[in-house]
Amino acid sequence: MRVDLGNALETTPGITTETLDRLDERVAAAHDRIAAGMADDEFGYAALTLPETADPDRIHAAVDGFDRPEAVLTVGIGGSALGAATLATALESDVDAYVLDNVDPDDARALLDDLPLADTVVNVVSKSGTTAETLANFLVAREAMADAGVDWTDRTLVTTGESGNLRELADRHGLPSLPVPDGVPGRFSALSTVGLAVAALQGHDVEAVLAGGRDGMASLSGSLYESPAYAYGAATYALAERGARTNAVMPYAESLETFAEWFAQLWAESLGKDGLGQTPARALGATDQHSQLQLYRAGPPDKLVTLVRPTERADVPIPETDLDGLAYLGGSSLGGLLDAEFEATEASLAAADVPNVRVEIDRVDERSLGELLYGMEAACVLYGELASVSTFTQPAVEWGKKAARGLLGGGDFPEADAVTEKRELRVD
Ligand SMILES: O=P(O)(O)OC[C@H]1O[C@H](O)[C@H](O)[C@@H](O)[C@@H]1O
Repeated sequence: MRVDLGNALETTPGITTETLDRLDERVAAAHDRIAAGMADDEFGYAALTLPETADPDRIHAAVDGFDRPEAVLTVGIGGSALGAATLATALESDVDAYVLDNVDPDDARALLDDLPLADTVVNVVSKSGTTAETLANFLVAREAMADAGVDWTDRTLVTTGESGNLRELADRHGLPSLPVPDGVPGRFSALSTVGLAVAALQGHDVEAVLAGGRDGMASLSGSLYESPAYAYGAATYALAERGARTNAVMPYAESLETFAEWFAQLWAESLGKDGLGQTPARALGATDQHSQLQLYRAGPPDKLVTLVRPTERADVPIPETDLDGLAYLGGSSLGGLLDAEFEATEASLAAADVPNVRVEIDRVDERSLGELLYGMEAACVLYGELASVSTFTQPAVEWGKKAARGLLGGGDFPEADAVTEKRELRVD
């Protein structure tokens, strides 16, 4: 992963090389803190050791009992779905991957009706084993399998913590299961059993993903000038401090569209605390050049745009044409056009003084993805240290979870009372 901060210098809001030089001393101290947390396997920091601690053999052993399926359906939400989904969207496989995260009845029904259930592995993932959406969706999926005459115990893989509903279910039915590693918050679990089981089921090279993570790990150092991940974390923090409240993440590759979704959870849930944080916006190049870019370039100067691209990709030539106005396209390629759009957008933002950061990976493959995911997690942890927020907790999310559970009669949660206290100003 390579990071270029040049277009974040002298912009509005903006940073200078002096800003970064001053910040580098704090990066050194933050790195010491992070390294100590990693060495002690402290909650959260333990996620940054996953490239070394994750056990690919265990993942293979859990999935190898399933003959190569036609499809894999992940039933999970947030950190228990987005890592796997990011890899599945990015990497091609003849095993189709689907995610059932939301509890939208139409969507769940349509998905389950379409799936070849007899040839699908249902991969149910919940660290806590209590998330209502996941458990409800799993019960619905299990019934759909039974209705289709499929023995669900033959087709279900469970990934969960040491105890709880799903652990009990796996033990009771002797289901293949994987542990969620200790000390790893869901949104930091992409490089663990949570994110990698689907990749293994799809036939991807799980070891290469972890090797990419190790490349990212090896590049962490006490200076932002030596570590692309820390360069990104430090610059985004400094820009946020100066007013870049939104970080629009814009990959120039369809295959990285879900990466932006994964990034949004990582950034929002980890850094949105104590009145601080940076709102992640999801965009896609070149498509959103024709929509959102207007706002990013000419709207309120409270944004940063992160442009992400692979430097190598398979290409499609653009055929020659005898239309004079289109002659410039002929002989070029879709990839060439996409790269030109990337650089044009970067320049257009810079010309309007809008800070933007370029993040490049070599290509969309297992190793580069492992490095990208690791790099963004390390960037996020560094940002959290610099901002002094509690990066690995999510009390605001938990609040809503409790309120919903109370409403459904799943326990006595005072948070549910707030629902009856809702203010109204109706216009019918
Ligand atoms: O894995 P689970 O325990 O089911 O949790 C799934 C998700 O639930 C919550 O909303 C948390 O805030 C997320 O960080 C987590 O990824």
